[in-house]
Amino acid sequence: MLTFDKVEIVQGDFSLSADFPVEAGAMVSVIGPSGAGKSTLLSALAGFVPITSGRIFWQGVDISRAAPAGRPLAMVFQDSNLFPHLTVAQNVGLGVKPSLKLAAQEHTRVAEALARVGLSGFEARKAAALSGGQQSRVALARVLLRDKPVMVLDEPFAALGPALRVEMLALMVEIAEERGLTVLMVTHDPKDARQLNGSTILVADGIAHAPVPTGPFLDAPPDVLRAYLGG
Ligand SMILES: Nc1ncnc2c1ncn2[C@@H]1O[C@H](COP(=O)(O)OP(=O)(O)OP(=O)(O)O)[C@@H](O)[C@H]1O
Repeated sequence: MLTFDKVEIVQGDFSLSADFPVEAGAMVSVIGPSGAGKSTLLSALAGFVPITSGRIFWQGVDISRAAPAGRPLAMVFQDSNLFPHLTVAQNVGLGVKPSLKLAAQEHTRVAEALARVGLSGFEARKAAALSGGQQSRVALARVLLRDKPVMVLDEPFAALGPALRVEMLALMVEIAEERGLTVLMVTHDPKDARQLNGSTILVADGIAHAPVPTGPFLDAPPDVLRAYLGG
């Protein structure tokens, strides 16, 4: 269980509150108007933005003050965040050891993660020479290597075309289910949220609301979201 316990985040004159649990293994979309605080919520969870009050628990342990690297989550960013001049294996290996001095067994783990995302044989390719879809696969392989129970995605695969995005989301969900990961994913697209087929946190008017089942929520979205979704 991931618990936001009376969390308040204040950044200048912006503030956001969150007070709800997320079941372990849940597939959660985070949706809401631009500037509402979706990224801020996930950044606070990841430890990049301090919380002003309240606490965040994972499996009963208070992680509110833990350093980002010590938190139980791995992130996938919009642009995959790869180092273009490093190889695929090096980009993934960074998830194991920032020094990249990997032991034989760690090289094996890198190869296994690449195989899982369909990139066997791409180890020596420079990240700069990958297609957008391949870059997304590397980002997922890196998450696999980090071996954390929570996967946080901030508008993942946004740079990809619709068909490829559906494919990458499907792969992400498959991997999350295999590993029993808890997923929190910011998205602007209700189709992404429906594909995740779990629950949705609405972030609007300074509040991150408790997750509710995504299908019924999007079938009858609240006014604040209807305007944003375009009708
Ligand atoms: N470092 C900061 N200092 C002060 N205010 C900030 C800072 N970073 C973000 N904000 C403000 O916090 C609010 C929430 O921003 P956030 O990026 O979390 O929104 P979002 O819902 O993810 O938006 P979008 O959908 O446009 O990406 C915005 O009003 C933004 O201007």
